[in-house]
This record gives sequence, structure tokens and C-alpha cells, in this order.
Amino acid sequence: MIRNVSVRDMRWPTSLGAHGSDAMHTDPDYSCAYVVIYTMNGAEGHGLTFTLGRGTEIVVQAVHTLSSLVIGKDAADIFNNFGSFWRKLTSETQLRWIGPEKGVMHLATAALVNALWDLWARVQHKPLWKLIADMEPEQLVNCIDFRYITDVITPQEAIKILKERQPNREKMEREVLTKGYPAYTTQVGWLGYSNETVTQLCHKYLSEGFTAFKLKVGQDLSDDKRRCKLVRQIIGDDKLLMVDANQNWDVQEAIAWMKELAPFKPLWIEEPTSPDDVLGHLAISKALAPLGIGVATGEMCCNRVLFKQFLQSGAMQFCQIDSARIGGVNEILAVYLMAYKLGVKVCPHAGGVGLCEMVQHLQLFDYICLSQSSEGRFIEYVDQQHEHFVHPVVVRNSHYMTPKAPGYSTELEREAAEGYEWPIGSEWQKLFASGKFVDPRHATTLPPTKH
Ligand SMILES: C[C@H](O)[C@@H](O)CC(=O)C(=O)O
Ligand SMILES: [Mg+2]
Repeated sequence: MIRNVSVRDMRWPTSLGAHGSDAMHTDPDYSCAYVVIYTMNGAEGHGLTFTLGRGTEIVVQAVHTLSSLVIGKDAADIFNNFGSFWRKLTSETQLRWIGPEKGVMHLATAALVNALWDLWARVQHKPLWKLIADMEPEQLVNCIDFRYITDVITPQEAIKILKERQPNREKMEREVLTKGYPAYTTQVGWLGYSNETVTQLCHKYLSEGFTAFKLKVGQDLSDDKRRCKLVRQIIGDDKLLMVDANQNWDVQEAIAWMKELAPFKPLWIEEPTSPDDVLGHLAISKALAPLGIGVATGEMCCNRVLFKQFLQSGAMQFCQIDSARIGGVNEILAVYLMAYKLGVKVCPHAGGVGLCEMVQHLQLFDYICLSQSSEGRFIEYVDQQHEHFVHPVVVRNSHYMTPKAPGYSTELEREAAEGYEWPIGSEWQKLFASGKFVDPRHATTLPPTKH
């Protein structure tokens, strides 16, 4: 029985070093709404959703509100009927009005649902990837709410696909346990980084065996050309380069801009325009296909329905699921199944707190149970906040090493939780005293936004 749910507003001052900065989010403070579910028998589940600083308190409030649907429930009942429980959570008759299945409510759903999955995996003494990879197809499909997607995939079809892939599961698991899963890095390319930092980081990641690098673009074309040239000169023509505009352009602007960057041979342009604009992405995909540039998107795709449209229409060539934006593992499994059926490669988004920790589990599920290939696929890697997790990701020779600890790798170290809780944590007290940040309890207006 679930006896309580706690949620904390956790923030790190990453804006001070421009870590995580892009064309739209110029001063991100990597943050999360951090949830712990407590059960009567002492088991815990930890979950989070990623946020950027201001606004985390709103997600925290939404988690408080949703928690009433979880507290008092029998965890085993939830897990036995996870798909229908997920539907109850996202269809609560009054709360759904302020979604449905999008925005703050869905971020809060993700944090809670991720914590439930962590609890389930811990209770089963398995890392999350193993928990789902070991499930019988019927059990896995029972976790998914197929409402709104049966025109693309039905539960019966999903079971059939998973059964067809079942004979290879053991082999794939053995392989990935030895080889790990390929990663690419964005750590070299945050928009606010100086030339020196970009240069130094490109050399560092090259020496660590990375073969794929992502660069933020989209604010200034001549600056983008200069940065692409710099990175290409260091990494050479044989490595992969991806660029990410974080939604800064209109559709025609995206096409024109990317034609200018085409000589640098980017594999993909990520989030060229509004994350909701399926037809806009389709137009960009069609225009850039002859140049060998694909379109990647998904980190702000609000739910499985929008993913369905992107996948169905050919508007995305790389599907970037995010572990904490749509409603947690249940809904992400639906997206993996649709992507597999429609032949689109999934390359998860992981620029944020705890996202690398989580997506490695999801992509392992894909590798073992669905695509059974890492060809043309990789998981994003950024080097942020890993040290604050009890079971941080391990990346060696540009590969994620398969996590072994039970759970979803989402538990924060106690000191981190105490130090970085906003605004009361000890680290924040020091930052307020230094004058680098303003204590919101003493401020009358929001701090100015940098543009
Ligand atoms: C604000 C985040 O850092 C964002 O730029 C991450 C992102 O787009 C990515 O990792 O991709
Ligand atoms: Mg991105």
C-alpha cells in the first residue's frame, strides 16, 4: 500500500556556466520535480521530471494534486492493471481539463509514473530495463493505454510484434551487456560556450572515443557557420555532426538556414520549428532530404498522439523520446511500438537532469525486445548532475554501460537533495549570499530574462 508521496523542487545553477544553453533556453538552470513514493512495507520509488528552473514549483504543485490518486492504492494492483491505472491518472474528470495529456499535468504525471516504475523494478530486484525486457508480451502490453493510437497499432498487433522478436531477446541481452549501447554527445556544443570551451571539449570527447557530436544552432547564421566549421575541423569528416535549433525558426526560415549549413554535412536538424507543427516538420523533411539531412524531434512532443502523427506522416526521421515529458514509461512504450512498426529509428533525448539515467533503460528495451539493432541509433549523453545520483550512468568508450542496480536509476543522493532543494538548500543559501542568485522569498519581481 502506498502511504505517502513527497515531491521536491530541485535546481542546479547551470546557467552560471551556460551549460545546457540553446537558441531558446539561453539561461537554463537544470532542475527537476523530484518525487519519492513511500509504501507501508518500507519500499520506495524515486522519479522525476526535468524542468529548467522557474516553473518547477508549478510542476511540484501539480504532483501534489495528482498524488491523491496514488496515495492509499495497493502498488501491486497498480502494476497488475498499469494501463488502466495510467488512464485513470491522465483522465481524472476535472484535472484533465488543464491538460489533457500535455503541459504541466503531463510533466507531473511523468514524475509520478516514473517513481512507480522505479518502485516496481526495485521490488522485483531488477533494473528497469530488465523488468520490461523480461515481461511476457501480454504483460507489457497491459501497461499501455492504446486509446487514440489503435489506428496505427492495436494491443493484438503489439503482442504479435513482441512475440515475433522474443526468440532473439536473450542473444540481444548478452550482446548489450558486453558491448554497451552507443552514445553521442551534446556536451561540446551548448550555445553559450566559448570557442575555447568547444575546442577543448571536442578534443576531450574525441579522446574518449565519441564519434557523434551535437551542436546548438539557430540564433545567428554566421556564428553557426563559424561554430560548425570549428567543430568539423576538429572532429573531421568521418565523424557525425548533428545540429539542434530548439524550435527557433519558422518553417521556411528553417529550410533556408539549413541549406546554408548543409556544407557541414549535418546528419539531422533537431527541433527546427514549433514542436507541435507536424506539417511544418514534414515540409522541412521533404526540403532537406535531397541534402541528406534528416529531421529529429520529440523532446517536447507532448504525448503519444502527436508522436503518432509525426511518425505516420514522415515528418520525423529520428524519433527523440524523452523519459520525463510524456506520461512516463507506459506511454513511451507505446511510442517505441509505433516507431518500430512505422520504421523510424528512436534516438532518445537526454539533455537534462536524470534523463541520461532514465533513457538508457528505455533504449535497452528497444534493443532487446523491438528493433534488436543499434544501427543508426544512439543515446544522447551530456555530462550534467550525474554525480548527484546514487546510480549514475557509466559511459565508457562512448557507450552506455548497462545499468545493474535495481530500479530506474532515479534516486538522488541525500546530500544533493538537501543541498539543491530550491530555495532552502544549503548550496542555494551560498549562492544567494554570493549575490549570484536572488532568493525568491525576498524578491518582488522575476529576475530579468536574457535575450
Ligand atoms: C535546455 C536543454 O539543455 C536543451 O537544450 C536540451 C536539448 O535540446 C538537447 O539535449 O537536445
Ligand atoms: Mg534538443
